[in-house]
Amino acid sequence: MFSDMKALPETKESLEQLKRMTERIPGMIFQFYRSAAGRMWFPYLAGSATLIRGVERRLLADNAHHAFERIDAEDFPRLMTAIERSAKTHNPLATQFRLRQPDGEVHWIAVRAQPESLSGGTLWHGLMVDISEQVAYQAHLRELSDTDELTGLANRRKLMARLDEEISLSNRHGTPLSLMLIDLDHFKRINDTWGHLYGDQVLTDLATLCTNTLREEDLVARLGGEEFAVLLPLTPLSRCQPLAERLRKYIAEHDFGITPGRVTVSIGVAEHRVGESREVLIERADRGLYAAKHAGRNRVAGSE
Ligand SMILES: Nc1nc2c(ncn2[C@@H]2O[C@H](COP(=O)(O)OP(=O)(O)OP(=O)(O)O)[C@@H](O)[C@H]2O)c(=O)[nH]1
Repeated sequence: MFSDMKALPETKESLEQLKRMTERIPGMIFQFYRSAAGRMWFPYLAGSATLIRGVERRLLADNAHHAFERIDAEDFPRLMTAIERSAKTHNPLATQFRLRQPDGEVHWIAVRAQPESLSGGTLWHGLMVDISEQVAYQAHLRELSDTDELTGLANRRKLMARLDEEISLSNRHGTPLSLMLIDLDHFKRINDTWGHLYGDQVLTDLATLCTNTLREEDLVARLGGEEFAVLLPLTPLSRCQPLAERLRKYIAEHDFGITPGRVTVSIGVAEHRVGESREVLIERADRGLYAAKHAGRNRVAGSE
């Protein structure tokens, strides 16, 4: 088979073959030109027609705008900056962006191109590939690594990352931010009396109760074992405390399938203080939790 694959001389046939081949590759090869005055177009564009569906290549040969207007508004400035930088530094253009197709579907496109400085502007020689599947797979992996397997809630890792983001917003804008630490009371006793599988069911039900009681913007996470946390953006302690109280009551009255009143939680609450670190905020909520346990459990407590 390989013996048939001799390099062909550049005849009309070999050019035809090259054209047929480029039309079948799962991506596009292109030349992209930007004049010193900022006009942009594609002097050459070949490859899978599905990548830029519904845009006539003839039009792109005159003005790249016909493709650019399909690029996601968030990604467009980043692409323009990458083009600018590549032209200036002569380093390859390497970026990715979302492209809207005529049916509304959004595809992720990766672009790699080598710039060549010409007297009137810059000419890039490159390729574009649809990377939507890889991007979706990466998002799936990220979600798995951020999720608690038993309850489907966010895990400790995800909570810490969100805490950092929210603390930084709270520091910048002075907006309120509260944290609840929730711990099941005498969970060991529940496990010992009803079995570990039943204990698992209680943890899952508790996760559902928390999620149903709180707002969508609140992040409910399982920190591990029988400890949960809720992060409440834009919420001062004066609102967090009654919410925690409502949640505590809701759980104590919920029928977990054993005598009502057997499953209770203690909750520690704290509001972030501007400039305070993540660790100190958690420590204060934890002190509240300890105080709630110490005062007899099935209650909410804050700490200074
Ligand atoms: N079923 C189940 N049990 C767990 C899981 N993770 C931790 N536990 C159990 O949770 C119990 C925690 O016990 P302790 O730390 O003594 O706390 P507690 O019994 O809840 O007592 P207080 O917190 O003081 O009210 C232990 O029995 C652990 O085995 C889990 O994923 N599933």
